[in-house]
Amino acid sequence: MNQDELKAQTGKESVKYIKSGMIVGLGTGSTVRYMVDELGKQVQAGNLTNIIGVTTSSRTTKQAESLGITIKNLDDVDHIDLTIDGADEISDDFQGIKGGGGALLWEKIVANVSDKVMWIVDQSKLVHKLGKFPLPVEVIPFGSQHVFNRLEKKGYKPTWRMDGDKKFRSDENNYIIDLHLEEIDHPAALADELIHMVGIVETGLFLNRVNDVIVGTDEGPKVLHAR
Ligand SMILES: O=C(CO)[C@H](O)[C@H](O)COP(=O)(O)O
Repeated sequence: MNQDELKAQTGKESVKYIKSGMIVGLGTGSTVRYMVDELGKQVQAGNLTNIIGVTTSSRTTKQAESLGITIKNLDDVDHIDLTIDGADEISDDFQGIKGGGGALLWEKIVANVSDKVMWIVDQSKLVHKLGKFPLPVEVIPFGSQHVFNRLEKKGYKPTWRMDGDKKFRSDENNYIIDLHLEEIDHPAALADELIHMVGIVETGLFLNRVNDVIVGTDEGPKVLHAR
């Protein structure tokens, strides 16, 4: 199976964990697109009722609403039962890098208020150590060149996330800087260092946040329990 078929497999499989009446966090990305498509089908067929979705990006909101899934703002729900999201890398100890799609800030806020978090990935996302995938950090535009320079001085090999010939803007209108680290030896220490740099709003290090992972493999979907 190619990567896209594996993404479709895991996206579809994850909808089996959604039950009628649930408030569901809907992630962002190409794997999540398959999950939202399947959820829309189940809602339209009447197999899943009273589903409320809380989205992690304007892109996912648009897709979900077009499929007839009821969407509420995060602040209009008191909890989220289950969030299903993609990931860019997952290490042996279930730490993750997210934000390849630029939605890391809303994704982390939604994950934080979720009773359960499930990541859906194809097998290529499982790694021994984090860092091959560039680590995104979201920065406020004001003074962001100084944040960039500081990251460069630290040897973190930053690049601006681009959208054509302009800097990419997140749903909060912020910029994203990608750090090309290759290997992250101490994710928690790095996350702590970055989040304390003024101007950085959030990082793509998602540490101790996932409960279950569904991995798309050639032998079918595999479920891994993180905690
Ligand atoms: O974090 C994300 C978006 O900000 C995505 O979940 C992550 O980039 C995985 O995307 P895809 O399923 O397209 O590989």
